[in-house]
Amino acid sequence: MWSSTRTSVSCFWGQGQVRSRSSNADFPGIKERTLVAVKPDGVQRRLIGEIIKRFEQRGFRLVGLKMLQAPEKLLAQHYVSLQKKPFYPSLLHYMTSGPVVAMVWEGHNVVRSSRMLVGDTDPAGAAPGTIRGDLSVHISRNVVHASDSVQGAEKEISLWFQSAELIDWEGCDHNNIYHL
Ligand SMILES: Nc1nc2c(ncn2[C@@H]2O[C@H](COP(=O)(O)OP(=O)(O)OP(=O)(O)O)[C@@H](O)[C@H]2O)c(=O)[nH]1
Ligand SMILES: Nc1ncnc2c1ncn2[C@@H]1O[C@H](COP(=O)(O)OP(=O)(O)O)[C@@H](O)[C@H]1O
Ligand SMILES: [Mg+2]
Repeated sequence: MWSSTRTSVSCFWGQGQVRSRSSNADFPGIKERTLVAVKPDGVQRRLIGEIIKRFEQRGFRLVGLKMLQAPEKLLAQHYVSLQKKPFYPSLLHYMTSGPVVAMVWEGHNVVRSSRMLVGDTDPAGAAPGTIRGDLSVHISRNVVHASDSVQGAEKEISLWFQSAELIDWEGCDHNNIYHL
C-alpha cells in the first residue's frame, strides 16, 4: 500500500481521513529529521532493536532505515570535521569494521532530543538512562551516532540516503498519537 513519488515514498491510505488535531503550523519542528546510525559495535552486540526501541518509545517516527557496510568515502565526508584529529584513522577503522544500521528519525526537536537520548560522546560522561550511558564504556566504541545540529542532520541525511528512500508520513498521522 505504498506509492512512490519522484522525491519520496509516501503512504496514501491515510489521505483524506481524519487528521490529528495539531497541524504543522502549530508545531514548526514536527518535520525535523535527524540521522542516527548504530555503529559496528552496536550491530555486533545485537543492540539494534534496543536502540530503535528507545527512539520509538520516545515517539519519533522512523522515515528511513538500511543496513550497509559503510564505504570509506562516505565516512570521510561524514566525519570531515574530524579529519585532523589524532583518532581519525582509528575512527575510520572502527566504522568500517562491520555493517552499520543507518536511520532517519523525524519529529519535534528530534535533533536535540536524539542527542539527549544518545548521551555524551564519551560514555564515561554519559548519564545513566542514555544509550551510551547504559550500553557503552569507551569513547572509541560508543555504539551509536546522532547528528548534532539541524544543519548537520540535513547534510548527513543527504549523504546516507537518497530522497526516494525516505518515507513521507503525511496523511498517516491518524495512526499515531505521539507525533508532536
Ligand atoms: N578513539 C577516539 N575516538 C573518538 C575520540 N573523540 C571522538 N571519537 C570518536 O569519534 C566520534 C565522533 O566524534 P564526535 O562527532 O566529536 O562525537 P559525537 O558527535 O558524539 O559522535 P557521533 O555521533 O559519532 O558523531 C565519536 O563518537 C567517537 O566514536 C577520541 O578522543 N578518541
Ligand atoms: N577523543 C576521542 N577518542 C576516540 N574516538 C572519538 C573521540 N572523540 C570522538 N570520537 C569518535 O568520533 C565520533 C564522532 O565524534 P563527535 O561527532 O565529536 O561525537 P558524537 O558521536 O557524540 O557526535 C564519536 O562518536 C566517537 O566515535
Ligand atoms: Mg558527532
